[in-house]
Amino acid sequence: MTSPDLSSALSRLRAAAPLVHNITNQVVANITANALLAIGASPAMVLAEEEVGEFTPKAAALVVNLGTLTAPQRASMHVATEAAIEAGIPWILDPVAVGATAFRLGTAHSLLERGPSVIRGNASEILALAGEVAGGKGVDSAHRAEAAREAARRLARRSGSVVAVTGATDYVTDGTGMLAIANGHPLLTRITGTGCTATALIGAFLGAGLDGMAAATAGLAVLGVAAEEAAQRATAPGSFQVALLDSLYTLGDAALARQARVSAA
Ligand SMILES: Nc1ncnc2c1ncn2[C@@H]1O[C@H](COP(=O)(O)OP(=O)(O)O)[C@@H](O)[C@H]1O
Ligand SMILES: Cc1ncsc1CCOP(=O)(O)O
Ligand SMILES: [Mg+2]
Repeated sequence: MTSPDLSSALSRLRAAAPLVHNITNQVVANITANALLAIGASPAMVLAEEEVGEFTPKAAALVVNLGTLTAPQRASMHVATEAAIEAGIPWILDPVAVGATAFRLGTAHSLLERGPSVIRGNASEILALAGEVAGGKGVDSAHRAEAAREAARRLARRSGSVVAVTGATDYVTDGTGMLAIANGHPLLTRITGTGCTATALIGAFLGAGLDGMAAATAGLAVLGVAAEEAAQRATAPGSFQVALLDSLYTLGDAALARQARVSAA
């Protein structure tokens, strides 16, 4: 499959400055909001069932993340995703630790019925969501991305969503074609919330009008290239987290095109 044209993806996102509605977990809310601001989007974390139906239609994209799921949050997710469908707003699902409990798996399956544009998870999460393996190690993956490639393809075919599975190399599929994104740095696994940030960045590109394959590829390439740049200035997690935000802010179209390693897989 041919790679989407990412040559103006970042400038397009920055021109649109999309409002991204996040129903996300309490661990990563801050870093996710900062990453979205750094890249040029406008984040809002709006959670209450009483208001999400009113708020989602104001946004350009919706991010739904199961990280610290509660019953009230699940109700909000159902209202928000219904509102997104009604208003024609793209939305993305991050099935954090979906294999860990029946509550998460049941919630994820009910959300899948509402047709996310993109699903982004680590390898264990994609395997669990596809019904092929029980789970990961809490929120972390117990599998390499390559082990979930075919499960991702089957899940994409079944759900109609683009599926992105992340790891040392990321894979993105629409159920037929498959792209590999070979950017990133191991330090991404030593700070919390980088998977959630990947999901939110894809959400921002959806909000800027990119289709599912292009948004997923752009979001993952941007995070991977930014991480590579950050790792040149910072060699341990604390300073890396700060450097990563700086790199998301300074990265431009030309550097992305030069450094992104996207290929058919
Ligand atoms: N070993 C690795 N080397 C380089 N990049 C990695 C590695 N593992 C994960 N990444 C990157 O870290 C980000 C988060 O992915 P991942 O760890 O799979 O998600 P999660 O945090 O949801 O478990 C992605 O951008 C991915 O490409
Ligand atoms: C540690 C933790 N616990 C519940 S959600 C969460 C953050 C997970 O973030 P990511 O999936 O990006 O690693
Ligand atoms: Mg995750």
